[in-house]
Amino acid sequence: MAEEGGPVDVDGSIMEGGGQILRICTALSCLLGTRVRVSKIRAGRSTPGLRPQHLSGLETVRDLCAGQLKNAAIGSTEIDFTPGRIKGGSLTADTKTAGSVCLLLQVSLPCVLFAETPSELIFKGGTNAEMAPQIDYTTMVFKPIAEHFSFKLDCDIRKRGYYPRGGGEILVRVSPVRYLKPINLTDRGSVTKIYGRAFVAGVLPYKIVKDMTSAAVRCIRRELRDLYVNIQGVQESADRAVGNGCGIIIVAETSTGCLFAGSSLGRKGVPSDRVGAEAAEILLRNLRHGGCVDEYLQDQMGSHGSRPDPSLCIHKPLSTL
Ligand SMILES: Nc1ncnc2c1ncn2[C@@H]1O[C@H](COP(=O)(O)OP(=O)(O)OP(=O)(O)O)[C@@H](O)[C@H]1O
Repeated sequence: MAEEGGPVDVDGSIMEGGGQILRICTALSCLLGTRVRVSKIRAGRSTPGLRPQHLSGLETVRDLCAGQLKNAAIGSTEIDFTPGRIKGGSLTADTKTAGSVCLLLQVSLPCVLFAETPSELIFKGGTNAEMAPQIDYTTMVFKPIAEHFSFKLDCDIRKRGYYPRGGGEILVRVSPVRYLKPINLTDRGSVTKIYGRAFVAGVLPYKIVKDMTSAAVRCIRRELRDLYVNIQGVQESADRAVGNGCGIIIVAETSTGCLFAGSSLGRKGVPSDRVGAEAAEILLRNLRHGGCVDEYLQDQMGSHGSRPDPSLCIHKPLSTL
């Protein structure tokens, strides 16, 4: 609650106690022109306080609206943000780590949509990072669904970057809108297409792509027998990727245009077929619960601050999807 003339106080430890509540309330603060003070930032995480990606996101929003940000440094558990008018324009933000560029986009997008001028944002960091949407999730799932709200999200992947070096870069162009058109996303329909992308970059062998893909396809076939699974295999070219990385994303599209995804990244000590199967299992889990968005899009659309509780999901046999 805000005292007369004081900031709105937000307890950052509620629900998951992660970065999402910070991003959502900073973006809302900017949109509403309301000063906000967030305490107990990321209290639910093993390394509480701001990480590079969160700090860079806050600074981006501050710069987009010429606002004032107090106390923001790596490790800060409390910040105070006073927004100004959202001007938009050109801006570069760099996590200087593998911190996700997609999370920089997540906090800035609501602001630039209501800026005074079109925006051109360059985000640097990890494009395919853990605990965040892979950039391919952003372009293949988030973008098409978000654009139903009647705006265009132009996202150019200039360079890919992975843990631990980062070094990836995306260019995002957004023109402001006067309002967002409401959408109706209540009829899930049936799954009509399954497609995806499996990649390796750097010194990693292309065999990893084949292993991730065949394990993912095997896993999907066990539940969805009649659909062709079209996963594109990619060896990232050296001039378009920094460092070594591998991963996979699999998207399911339904007859009513709903999109769901499962994705996973290669890690040391985890066999490639395990990575492929993980992505497939996440996708299948999200198809089973009967909703119109997956667990990630649910919070990225801002409808909810955390992942859905699986016990609340309606379980349907996949044959009826
Ligand atoms: N596999 C995934 N696919 C798509 N989106 C994802 C995936 N994993 C995480 N996300 C998204 O990344 C965001 C992560 O939010 P979260 O609150 O975990 O914050 P965070 O900034 O990463 O900080 P923290 O370290 O506190 O978790 C959420 O929007 C979530 O939907």
